[in-house]
Amino acid sequence: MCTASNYITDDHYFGRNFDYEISYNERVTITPRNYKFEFRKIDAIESHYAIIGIAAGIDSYPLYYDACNEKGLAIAGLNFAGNAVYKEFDEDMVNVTPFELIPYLLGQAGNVAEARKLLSEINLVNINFADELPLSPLHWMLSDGKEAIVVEPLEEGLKIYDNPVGVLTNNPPFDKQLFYLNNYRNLSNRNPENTFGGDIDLDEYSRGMGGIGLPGDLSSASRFAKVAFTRANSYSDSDEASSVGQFFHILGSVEQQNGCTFIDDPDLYEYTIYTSCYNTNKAILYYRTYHNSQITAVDLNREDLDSSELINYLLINEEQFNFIN
Ligand SMILES: C[C@H](CCC(=O)NCCS(=O)(=O)O)[C@H]1CC[C@H]2[C@@H]3CC[C@@H]4C[C@H](O)CC[C@]4(C)[C@H]3C[C@H](O)[C@]12C
Repeated sequence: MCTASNYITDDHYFGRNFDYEISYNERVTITPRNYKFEFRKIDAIESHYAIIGIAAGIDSYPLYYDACNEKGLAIAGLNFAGNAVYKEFDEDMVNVTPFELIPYLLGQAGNVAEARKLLSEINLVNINFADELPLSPLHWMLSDGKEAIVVEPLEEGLKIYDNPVGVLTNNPPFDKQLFYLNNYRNLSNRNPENTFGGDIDLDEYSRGMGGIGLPGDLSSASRFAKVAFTRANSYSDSDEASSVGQFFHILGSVEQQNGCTFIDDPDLYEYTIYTSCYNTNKAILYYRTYHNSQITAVDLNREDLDSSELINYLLINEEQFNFIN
């Protein structure tokens, strides 16, 4: 499972928890403007916006899980098992494979509005990156600080939803997730009045009672409600340190601790392998990993963006203890 969220203070922040039981040697990959993007069914794009993101370390092709471009558009791909439908090649459409979608959109769209235009012509074609890899069933959240959308590949084609809550998890489809949120409309960050009835005297014995009923389990629908509530009530100063810190706390509300979600075959547990946070105005990627609580930062604008070679930084995944004596 995974969770994506945005957060707006003075700048626009976007990122995700990457929850899974195995890792494909994730790394930070920077795609400069003149790296030649090859596509399976459409012409290569020779020059495009520069991109920073987290990608699989299995091939030289930038297999992004989440990324942001120099214009401030960000996107994350999350599992959509059992629901994603990829189609046969369609000669009347722009045929993009699922693993090419992030490069295709971020290379050319400066914001969500421009991405919508590209999406209206895309056929997500059922071509896999490699035989030994799954044709990943995915859906995506895009966000630019003005608006956020969710893209779901369904039987009837690509479905684009406005995303008024700024979060995405996995199943069920997004319209259902939004509907389930109605069940939580009584929740509040303030302690509730006693409206129980029958003149029964009920005590306010604790702080935080306005959130009673908010789920705490790690299922996808529960994480959706939990993170939507946390994000909607988030309060921080607007400087960079406060905003980034708060962003990690929002996604921390739905972190998956190793051991709590058993996956059989292989016998492993799903856990939060990394959390990313993009300041999309500045094109800086901050991340933490399960074994490294320190925040590491990579700044797109500190690289030579006119180059044609990919730049990779392996994720640092060991604790950096800060001894003070
Ligand atoms: C598994 C991940 C989603 C995490 C998640 O949501 N876990 C909940 C599971 S559950 O919902 O609880 O069941 C997804 C997210 C992005 C994916 C990569 C995208 C590029 C590339 C596409 C190729 O086609 C196959 C290999 C490839 C490297 C992909 C591998 C894998 O598929 C990745 C990592």
